[in-house]
Amino acid sequence: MITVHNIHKAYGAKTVLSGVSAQFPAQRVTSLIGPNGAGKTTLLLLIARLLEPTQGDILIGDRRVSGIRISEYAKHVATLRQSPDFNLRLTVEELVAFGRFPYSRGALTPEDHHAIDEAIAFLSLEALRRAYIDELSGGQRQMAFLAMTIAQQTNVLLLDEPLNNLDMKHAVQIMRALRRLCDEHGRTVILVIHDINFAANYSDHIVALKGGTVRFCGPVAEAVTEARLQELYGLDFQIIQGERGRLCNYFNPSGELK
Ligand SMILES: Nc1ncnc2c1ncn2[C@@H]1O[C@H](COP(=O)(O)OP(=O)(O)OP(=O)(O)O)[C@@H](O)[C@H]1O
Repeated sequence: MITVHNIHKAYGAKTVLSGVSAQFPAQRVTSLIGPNGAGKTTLLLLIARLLEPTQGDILIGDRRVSGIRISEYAKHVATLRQSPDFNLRLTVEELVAFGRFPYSRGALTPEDHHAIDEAIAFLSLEALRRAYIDELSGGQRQMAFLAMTIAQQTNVLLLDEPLNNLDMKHAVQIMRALRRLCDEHGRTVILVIHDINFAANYSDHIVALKGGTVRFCGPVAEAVTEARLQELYGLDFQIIQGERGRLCNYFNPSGELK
């Protein structure tokens, strides 16, 4: 379980998170949702320790993360930032090897090679192993970066908008991979996501932010309601529960924006 308690974050004079408290259950997929500028990425980067809170505590289990050495933290928590941009000319295999840095510090052991092979196999990327990442499609590149994150073999994975720019099939592939990491490997996954239907159908838990505060949180079945989504996004929602999941429909071509 990751707990954020009374978090405040300001960039200079601008407060972007105020009094944020939420729990992210262990071995579950949690989606951080909310409109643009809500503070989702900021909260994710605070949990990743890529930013420092102005005030408040973040705990992993019952340990305050601020008391854990960064080099040790990298063995517990892996972070995939939004649209990672690498200028180095690397193959997929070389990129994935970067995920082993917290362990290998650059000198790969047989155990590191095993973890790299496993991460590549997990996402069925064997055919692209020796391909250069700057020659891949956006979706393939995103999968390669996810493999790097998986190779870090941490209990917690943090991902900022991993579905950005992906077609539906690649988006489904990524979400299925995150589910398997959780269901088969007991990992805790927290992702920032805009697509409410992916959030509602592939995650267990929701934390919804707006204007730097938590508007609601809880298991998907309780959190995702028409009234809550309407308040969060300022759009009229119709939720249809079907055999294959729940569809949150916000399309209303003849209606007006609220
Ligand atoms: N480095 C920064 N300096 C100043 N303000 C920032 C910085 N990073 C983010 N902000 C501001 O903090 C607020 C929250 O940004 P954040 O990126 O956390 O929101 P978000 O919910 O992830 O948004 P989006 O869905 O648009 O990605 C925004 O108003 C943004 O302009």
